[in-house]
Amino acid sequence: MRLTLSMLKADIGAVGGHTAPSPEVLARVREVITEGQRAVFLDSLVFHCGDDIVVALTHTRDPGDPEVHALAWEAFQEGTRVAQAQGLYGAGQDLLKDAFSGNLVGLGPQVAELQFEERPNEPVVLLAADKTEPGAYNLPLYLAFADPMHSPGLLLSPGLQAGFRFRVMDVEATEAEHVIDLAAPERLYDLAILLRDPHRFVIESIWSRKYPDEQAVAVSTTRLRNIAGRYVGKDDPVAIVRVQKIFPATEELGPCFALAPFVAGDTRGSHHLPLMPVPANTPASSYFCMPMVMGLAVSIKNGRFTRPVDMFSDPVWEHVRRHVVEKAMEMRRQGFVEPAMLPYGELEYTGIRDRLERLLEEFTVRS
Ligand SMILES: O=C(COP(=O)(O)O)[C@@H](O)[C@H](O)[C@H](O)COP(=O)(O)O
Repeated sequence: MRLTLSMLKADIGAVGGHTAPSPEVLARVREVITEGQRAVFLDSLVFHCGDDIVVALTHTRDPGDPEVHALAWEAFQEGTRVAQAQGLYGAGQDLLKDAFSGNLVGLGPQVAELQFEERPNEPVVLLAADKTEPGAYNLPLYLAFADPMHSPGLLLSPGLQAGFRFRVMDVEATEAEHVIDLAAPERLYDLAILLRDPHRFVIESIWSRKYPDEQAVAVSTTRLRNIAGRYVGKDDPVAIVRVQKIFPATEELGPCFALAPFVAGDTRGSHHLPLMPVPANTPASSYFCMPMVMGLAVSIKNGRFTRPVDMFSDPVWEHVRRHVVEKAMEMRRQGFVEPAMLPYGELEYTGIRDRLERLLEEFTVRS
C-alpha cells in the first residue's frame, strides 16, 4: 500500500501567554479532523507540543494534496475561532494569510510529508518542536543517520551500511527552493560544513542509499519570517522519521537527542538554549521558553496508527532533562551577551537594531 503521512502544525493561540492550547481549542481541531475522516484520509493523531497543535494524517493521496491541506486549514481556522472567543493569546498566530490557495506551505503552518510503500510493519517516529527553528533537527539527525558513534546500525546492519543521502535546503534563498544532495559517508565533511549553520542550512529529507526510493526522513523547512517579512513567532518544526530494519532503530535515534544541542529560539525567538526532549503534550516552559522537542513512536498498518508510545517519557529522560536544565541555566547566567543572545542578524525583535542604528550615529572619529 502506497501511503502518505502528512504532519501539519500551527500555533493558533495559547492560555496565559505562549504556553499551550486550551482543551476546547484542541477539541475543536480534533472534531473538524474527525469529520473529514474516510472522505479524505485513513487515520489521524492530534496532539500538542508547547503551544503548537500538530495534526498527523495517513492517506493514499500524494504529498501536497489540496483536500488534505484544506482540511487541516479548516481545522486550524475553526480552532482559531474558539481561541478568539476564549481570548487566548496569539489566536490564529501562524495563519499568516487570509485565503487558502490549495496548499498550506507558505501560509504559515509547518508541513512535513513523506510517501512510502507501507512495510509489513511500519514503525515511524513523529517529532514536534516548539520555540525553535527547523535547523534544530540538524545535529540529532546527522548523529542518527551518519555517525556510527551514535548509530551502531551504520556498522552492524547490512541495510544501513551503504549510508544515507541528505538533502539540505538553503532556507535563506527566498526566490526559489535551493537544495543540495550529499551522500554520507563520502561527503561527510561537506555535510558538516553546511549543518554547522542551522539558521541557514536545514536537513529537508534523508534517503536510503541501498534502497534509493526509500525516504527515511522529512522535515518541515518553512521559516515564518520569510513569509511574513517580520517576526511572528518561531517556526517550531515537525519531522517524520521512519525507523528500524533499513533505517536507524528507535533506540538509536533517541540518544541523538540526549546531547540537547544549543539551538536558536526561546524567549522572543532571540536566544540560544539547549533543545530539551520532553513528553508529548508538555506546555512551553515558563523558564525562558526553553526550546523543546517531543517524539511519538507509532506503528502503522493499512494506514492505521497504533496507540503511540511517548519517546521521551521513560526514566532515562528525567536524568537527561536535569542535565539539560543545568546547561540552560549556565547559559542564562550571561544574559544578553552572545552566544546566550543570538547574533545581530538573527535577532527576531527589532529593538536592538533600532537602538544600535541611533548609537552608531553618535560615534565620532577619534582625532
Ligand atoms: O518565543 C516566544 C513565542 O514563540 P512562539 O510564538 O510560541 O513560537 C515568546 O518568548 C514571545 O516572543 C514572548 O513571550 C513575547 O511575546 P509577545 O508579547 O511579543 O507576543
